[in-house]
Amino acid sequence: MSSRPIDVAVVGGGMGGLCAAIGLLKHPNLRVQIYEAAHQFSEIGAGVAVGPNAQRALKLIGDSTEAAYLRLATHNKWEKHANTFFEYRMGMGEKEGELIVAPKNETGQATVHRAKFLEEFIKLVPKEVCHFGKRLDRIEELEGGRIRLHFHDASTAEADCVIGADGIHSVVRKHLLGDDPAANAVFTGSVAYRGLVPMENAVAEIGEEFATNSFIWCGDGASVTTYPVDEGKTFNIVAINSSYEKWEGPSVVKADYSKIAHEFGGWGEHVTKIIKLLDTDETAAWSMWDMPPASTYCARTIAMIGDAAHACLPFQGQGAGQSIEDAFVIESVLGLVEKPEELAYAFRAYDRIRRRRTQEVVKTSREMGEILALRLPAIKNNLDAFKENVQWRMDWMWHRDVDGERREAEIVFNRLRKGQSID
Ligand SMILES: Cc1cc2nc3c(=O)[nH]c(=O)nc-3n(C[C@H](O)[C@H](O)[C@H](O)COP(=O)(O)OP(=O)(O)OC[C@H]3O[C@@H](n4cnc5c(N)ncnc54)[C@H](O)[C@@H]3O)c2cc1C
Repeated sequence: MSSRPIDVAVVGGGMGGLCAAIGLLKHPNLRVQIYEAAHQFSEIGAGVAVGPNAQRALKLIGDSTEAAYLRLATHNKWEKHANTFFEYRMGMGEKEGELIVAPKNETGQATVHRAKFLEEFIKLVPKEVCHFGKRLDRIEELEGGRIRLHFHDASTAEADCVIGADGIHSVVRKHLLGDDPAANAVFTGSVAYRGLVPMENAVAEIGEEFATNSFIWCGDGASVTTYPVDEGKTFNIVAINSSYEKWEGPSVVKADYSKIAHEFGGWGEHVTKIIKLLDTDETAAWSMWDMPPASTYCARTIAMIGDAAHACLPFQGQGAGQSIEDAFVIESVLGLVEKPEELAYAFRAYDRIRRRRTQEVVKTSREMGEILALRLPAIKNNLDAFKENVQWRMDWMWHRDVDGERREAEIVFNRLRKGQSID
């Protein structure tokens, strides 16, 4: 055992970074610091769906992270929708309103208000380990193995290892991948219009069943997702147009309602009513990017997790969930490290176990966008094929044994530590 704790720097305090830090704090062999670019930890007010796989990972990280989720989880209101994730329905054309599929799982839909969720995590991290206004500019690998982080405010910090949880424009990823084109996220052709509406307005417009339970409306080249958040006080809308060829300028901008109304002009009555609810000053347009597959998530004593490693489209509700799964596996395996020389083994074990699954999620999330937009060549308007496909792909996502992944990572780590092959 090392005579001093091992210093772990977590760069980025979003859901992935904070969950990793909370997990790392459990291990007496580790000393954690979080470096966040913003002046405080923050998230937007929108909702985020937390699948059963992410719920299990939150429980495994600790009772406190599970309790945070349980305090905030909002479910479908009506008994008949209790175990349903979303009802997928046709949003336009002759089959408008037709139910395509309603995949179910043990908890049904579970959403949380992002900003409130993050607030709960912040309470679990001591203030003295959080450093704000620390935008990482570059990483220097020092002789002897320590890492020096250089921040935009000209300050520096040192650590034995770094976990990059710095999101879609990750500096840590660029350090790890260098000139590889996979170092940068790519525009996916989808733009999401996101809005939050007081629940009473939504009920008045579309009725209680559609406002207080989760639905996805599918149509030519686009989809519209709605669900309740914030204990049912708010109606969350994500209308995604998947027909953009390019995107220029800032990745998130204030939305122009006339443009949204034009883009969703040919949809049926129900979706038209939802789109009308986006006619507020608060609606934002988010260009949607994802990460090409990286050849590795780590090198030596530097690793990346969450969106930095594998940002994906939101069509399967899995980006944050995958960040939380990563956080659990990486904190668990780092908990086994006894001396700085073993850090690289822990990161290789994390990479070995997590890379394949998360890259598959990126790929299938793109496919799911195509399915919802009725464009996946093998499915298009064949609603039976749509149903069958969505059913199994969500089961694959939800039923992953993340504690099994932790055990596998520990096996890989122990083999590397003993000098044994993992190939
Ligand atoms: C429209 C939409 C809907 C979505 N819906 C869902 C859903 O329902 N379910 C789901 O699971 N996922 C969903 N996602 C995906 C989810 O939001 C992300 O996958 C998740 O937030 C990623 O968390 P993260 O911690 O990895 O990254 P982020 O949340 O991006 O956090 C990165 C943090 O790093 C900080 N940072 C960035 N650069 C630096 C730097 N250089 N130095 C220091 N700090 C830095 C940032 O300020 C930020 O705090 C959705 C995404 C979108 C766009």
